[in-house]
Amino acid sequence: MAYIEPAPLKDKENPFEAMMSRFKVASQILGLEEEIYNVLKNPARQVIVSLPVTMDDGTIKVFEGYRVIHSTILGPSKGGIRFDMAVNLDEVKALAAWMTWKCAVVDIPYGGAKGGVACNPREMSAGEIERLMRAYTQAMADVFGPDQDIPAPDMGTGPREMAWLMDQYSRIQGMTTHAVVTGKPLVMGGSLGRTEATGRGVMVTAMAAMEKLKINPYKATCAVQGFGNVGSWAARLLHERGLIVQAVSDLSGAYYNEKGIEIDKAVQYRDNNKGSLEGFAGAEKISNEDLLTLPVDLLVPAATEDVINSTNAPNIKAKLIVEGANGPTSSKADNVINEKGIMVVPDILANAGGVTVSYFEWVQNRLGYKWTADRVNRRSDRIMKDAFNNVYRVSQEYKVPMRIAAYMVAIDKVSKTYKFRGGY
Ligand SMILES: NC(=O)C1=CN([C@@H]2O[C@H](COP(=O)(O)OP(=O)(O)OC[C@H]3O[C@@H](n4cnc5c(N)ncnc54)[C@H](O)[C@@H]3O)[C@@H](O)[C@H]2O)C=CC1
Ligand SMILES: O=C(O)CCC(=O)C(=O)O
Repeated sequence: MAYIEPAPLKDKENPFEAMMSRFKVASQILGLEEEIYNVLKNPARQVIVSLPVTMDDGTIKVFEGYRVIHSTILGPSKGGIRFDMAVNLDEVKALAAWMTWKCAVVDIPYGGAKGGVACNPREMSAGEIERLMRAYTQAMADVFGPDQDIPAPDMGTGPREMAWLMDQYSRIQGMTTHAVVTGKPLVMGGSLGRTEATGRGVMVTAMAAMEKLKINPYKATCAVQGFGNVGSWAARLLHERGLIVQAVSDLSGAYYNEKGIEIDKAVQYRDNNKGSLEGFAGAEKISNEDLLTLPVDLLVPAATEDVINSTNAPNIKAKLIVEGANGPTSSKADNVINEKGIMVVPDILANAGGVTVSYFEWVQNRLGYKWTADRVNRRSDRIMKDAFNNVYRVSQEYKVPMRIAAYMVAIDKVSKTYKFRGGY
C-alpha cells in the first residue's frame, strides 16, 4: 500500500469560522447593516442524510451526506460535491458560503451551495462509489433541480460521478435532465473546457498578478500542491506560459526538480498509477510541508484547507500565492502573509474558472446547443481577467489585501441584490 503522508500541521481552525472572520472584516469596511450581515452569515438550508450502501462484500455501510445551500439571492444555488474522509457539516457550510462569494466575484447569476459525503473513494470500488452517488442523489432529489440547486464536481468526484448523478435524477423525474448538474462527460451534455477550467482560471489570474508584480513568467519558478484536477491543469497551463514548475505534490508526498518537472509525464504517470504520483521518477521526493516553503516566485495550493497556517506562514518564500484550493490559508496565517508583502489571489477569485465554465455548461444544456472550446475559453478568460482587475482596483482603492477586496466585491453585490429583491 502507498505511503500516505500525515496531514500537514493545521491551526485546527473551523473552516466556517475562517470564512466568517474575513466576511466580518469586509462587512465592517463596507459598513454593511447588521440585519443584512445576519441574513448573509446564516446558510439558507442545511440537509443531512444517512445513506445505506451495499458494499461489494455484501455488508451494508451507512455514510453521512450533506448539502448546504448558503444563499439563493443571486440565483439558483451552485456548488460541487466532495467525497473525502474529512467532510463534515462545518466544512460544507464554509464551502457553500465561499460558492456564494465566488459566483458574485465573477458576476454569474448563481447563489452558493456545497455537498459532500464522508467517505474514502480511494478505498472503494467503482461499483460502491456508483451506488453511493445514486443513493446521495435519491436522498437529495427534492433539493437538486436545474432552477433550484445545481451540483458539480469537487475533491474526490469528477465527470464519472456527475454522469451517475444526472442519470439517477433523470430516472426520478422521468425525463433526461442535463442541466441539473455540470462537469458531466462531454458525450452527455458536458462542456468543452470544463475539465481544465479551474486550473485555467488559476493560470489566468496568476499571469495577471505577475504582470502587476512585474514578475517575468519566462524567468519565474512555481510550486503546486495537489495534483488532481485543479493542480495538474494549473501546473500544465503555467508551464505552457513559460514558468518552471519546480515541484508538484499529492497525498503520496512532493516531487522536486530544480530544472522543472515534466508535467505531461507526471500526468501520464499518475493516470497509469491509480491516480497517485507515488514512485514518480525524475524528481527528488520531499514533503508537502517542504514544498510550501520552497524559494519559488509562485505558490499554488490546490489540495485542501488550512495547509498554509500560522506554523508555516513565517517560512513561506513565494512572492505570490494563487489559491487553487478552497480555504488553503487559515485566517490566522493571513496577517503573517500580508506583513511579508506576499500577494494572495484568494480562492473565491482564483478558482472561480470552474464555476464560470459550469455556468456555460448549464447555459448550453438549456439552449440544447454546444459551444466550441475556443468560445468557452475566450469568454471564461475574459471573465477571470475582468474579475481580477475589479478586485485589484478595490484592493488599491481601500488599501486592503486582495482577499478582503474580493469579499467586499461579493458582499456588495449580494447585499444590493437582497435589498432590490426585498419582500422578506
Ligand atoms: N474541481 C474543481 O473544478 C474545483 C475544485 N476546487 C478546489 O480545489 C481543490 C482540489 O480539488 P480537485 O483538484 O477537484 O480535487 P482532486 O480530488 O481532483 O485532487 C485533489 C488532489 O489533492 C491531493 N491532496 C489531498 N489532500 C492533500 C494534502 N493534505 N496534501 C497534499 N496533497 C493533497 C490529492 O492527492 C489530489 O492530488 C479543493 O479545495 C477543491 O474544493 C475549487 C474550484 C473548482
Ligand atoms: O463548477 C461548479 O459549479 C462548482 C465548483 C466548485 O465546487 C467550486 O468552485 O468550489
